[in-house]
Amino acid sequence: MLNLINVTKLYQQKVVLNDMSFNFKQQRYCIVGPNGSGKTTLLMLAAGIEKPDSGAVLYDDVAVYLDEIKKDIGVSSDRIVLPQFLTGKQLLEFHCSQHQCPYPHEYIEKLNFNVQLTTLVSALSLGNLKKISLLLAISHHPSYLLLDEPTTGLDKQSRLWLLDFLSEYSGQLIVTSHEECFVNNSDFHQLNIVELAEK
Ligand SMILES: Nc1ncnc2c1ncn2[C@@H]1O[C@H](COP(=O)(O)OP(=O)(O)OP(=O)(O)O)[C@@H](O)[C@H]1O
Repeated sequence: MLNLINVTKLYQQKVVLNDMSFNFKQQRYCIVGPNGSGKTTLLMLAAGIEKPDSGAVLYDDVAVYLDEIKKDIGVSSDRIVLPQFLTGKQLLEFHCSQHQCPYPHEYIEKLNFNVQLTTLVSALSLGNLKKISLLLAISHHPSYLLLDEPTTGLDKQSRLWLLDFLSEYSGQLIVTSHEECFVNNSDFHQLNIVELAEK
């Protein structure tokens, strides 16, 4: 499970997270807070994509930067820029070879992404960019799934499938969202809310 210990993160002298300690002991969390409060930043630190200025990011007492942890994390965020010169299919094939996992035919079908597979990432619509980002996060069935605003931009059918999928997900799930279904905990049992304050 994720554990943040005295984590501080600054961008150009501005403190975004200040000496934050939080042990994510439960299976499911939703991080909420006003725009700019640091939700995406927290997720980037949890994924080991960005480094804190001080403090530690651990999973079951192991630092997030170690390969054994990194390969067991799935992350989706609009802040992560995907290679523009590849198609979704090429990205997924590369991802699956790196993680030694099967090609995610079923998830592609459920997210209705088949016809977009041969489109370059640079030419994908925002909703379809979200889909390829989610496919990359879930394909290898990571123990830790970190999703930044996962439903934003998805069409109705894909959104419903994703919510269903996430409500059954067996690994640790940490999402950021402004969506009622997460925030009000209506569709998710035992979804714990972590609230970040306005900066
Ligand atoms: N690379 C960066 N350089 C400078 N400032 C940054 C950078 N990334 C984030 N910030 C700043 O850090 C603060 C927190 O941003 P973050 O994206 O984590 O907030 P958020 O809670 O996810 O916001 P939102 O709800 O709008 O998505 C904001 O003030 C943002 O402008």
